Amino acid sequence: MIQDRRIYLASASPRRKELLTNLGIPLEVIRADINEDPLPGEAPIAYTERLAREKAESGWAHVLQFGLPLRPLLAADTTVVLGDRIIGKPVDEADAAAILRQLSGTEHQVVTSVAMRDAERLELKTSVSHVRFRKLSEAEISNYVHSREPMDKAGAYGIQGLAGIFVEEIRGSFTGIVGLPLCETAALLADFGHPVL
Ligand SMILES: Cc1cn([C@H]2C[C@H](O)[C@@H](COP(=O)(O)OP(=O)(O)OP(=O)(O)O)O2)c(=O)[nH]c1=O
Repeated sequence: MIQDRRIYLASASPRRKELLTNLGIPLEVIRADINEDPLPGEAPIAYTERLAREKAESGWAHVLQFGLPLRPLLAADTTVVLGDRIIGKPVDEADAAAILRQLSGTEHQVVTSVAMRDAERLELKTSVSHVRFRKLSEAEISNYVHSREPMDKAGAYGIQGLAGIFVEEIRGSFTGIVGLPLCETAALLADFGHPVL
């Protein structure tokens, strides 16, 4: 019998799917729809961890509801943090430009939490990276916003795309900034019986 090595990825993010697939992990994408509003006064890391956990629980509820095979499930959440403020995805182009003006010439953090769930337990790991942007001109911000790259991304940028030219320095996990920190993810996968190597 051929063993089914697939896991569930409860995420609509094409970046997460690509990063996991690059590790050679076969996967099935399922839905994880949750409300992403922060709670009043919620701290950024607590917020990101709660969302990753809720995405995993929502995905697991979907598996149970539809009687799908019980395989480990992975979900993640990425948040950009400036000072003590949580910066989510831009709501429109004006918001994207305003966020990029705030990130210009300064350092922010990118927090990504990864949650893994099976029938017995849920485990969570969090990666925090520091990203420093050089000063951006108004023309660059406007042209970047018109590229549409910012629109589905926390902090209104994607380091893996055009915004790579804004980044002077990172300390932390490049893959964590893109949305799935591979070091932490591999540790979770091994813990749940799916070692990468
Ligand atoms: C900072 C940054 C974020 N991002 C992306 C990663 C995430 O996909 C997105 C943050 O939004 P998330 O809410 O973490 O994820 P998502 O809505 O894309 O997908 P799902 O909730 O279904 O898993 O921003 C980049 O691609 N590059 C970057 O440099």
